[in-house]
Amino acid sequence: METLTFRTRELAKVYGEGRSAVHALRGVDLDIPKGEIVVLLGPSGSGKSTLLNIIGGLDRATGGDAFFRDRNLTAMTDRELTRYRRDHVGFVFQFYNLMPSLTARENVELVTEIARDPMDPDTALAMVGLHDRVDHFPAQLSGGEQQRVAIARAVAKNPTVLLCDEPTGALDSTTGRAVLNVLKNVNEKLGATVLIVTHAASQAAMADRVIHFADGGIRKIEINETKLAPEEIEW
Ligand SMILES: Nc1ncnc2c1ncn2[C@@H]1O[C@H](COP(=O)(O)OP(=O)(O)OP(=O)(O)O)[C@@H](O)[C@H]1O
Repeated sequence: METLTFRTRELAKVYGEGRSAVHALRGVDLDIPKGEIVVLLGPSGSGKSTLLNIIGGLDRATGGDAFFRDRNLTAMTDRELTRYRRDHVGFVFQFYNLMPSLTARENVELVTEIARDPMDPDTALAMVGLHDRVDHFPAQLSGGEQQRVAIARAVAKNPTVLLCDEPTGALDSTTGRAVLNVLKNVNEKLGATVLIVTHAASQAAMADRVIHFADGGIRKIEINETKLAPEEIEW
């Protein structure tokens, strides 16, 4: 039975070489079970984004292995990695990366037009509470609303995994909680495995699993027996 979404073994990433080499990941062994919400905490520069980018197929490791289910990402061709990303991965970044000249619906359609098993863009926008803003342009939306469009875009392809890098980094507490609530809904309703990279330690309370990262490696893993709802999180 398939129970792990990601598994890494001795995963390593070195940027550059020689005296300027940066060891961003120093042999990471990590198991991420299917359907969990996982929060990745750690100081700036500890390698969190690097890990997310490798398991999301945006970047390549320089050592070790990273598996998505039983497929080794480190052995894939560029074409296979692109296919993997397109079929399985939704990304949410701190800055929303929306196309300013397109409406909310059109921004979501950019993804649904090329996805294998997409949902209707309006359904995705309704999921994030923006059913009445589908024809608005990014400049007509608040930061939190723009982030929700970005989440709608990421979930509209029905992703297996949702990888979020500082998704609330640019948001105030009320808006940030609303965005976390959307991520929780996506996890519950679509069954997507959700990884959230954050500096905000309090967000660990909503996770099934908390991974503490430091200096390119895992320092500690905590399993939460009880989770807080996003609305209950301190900011
Ligand atoms: N393209 C790159 N070239 C060289 N070094 C890089 C590159 N990308 C990241 N690094 C370095 O790798 C290390 C890990 O970076 P990474 O962005 O993964 O950390 P992080 O934990 O996500 O940090 P932050 O919380 O600040 O985003 C850092 O020392 C960073 O400077």
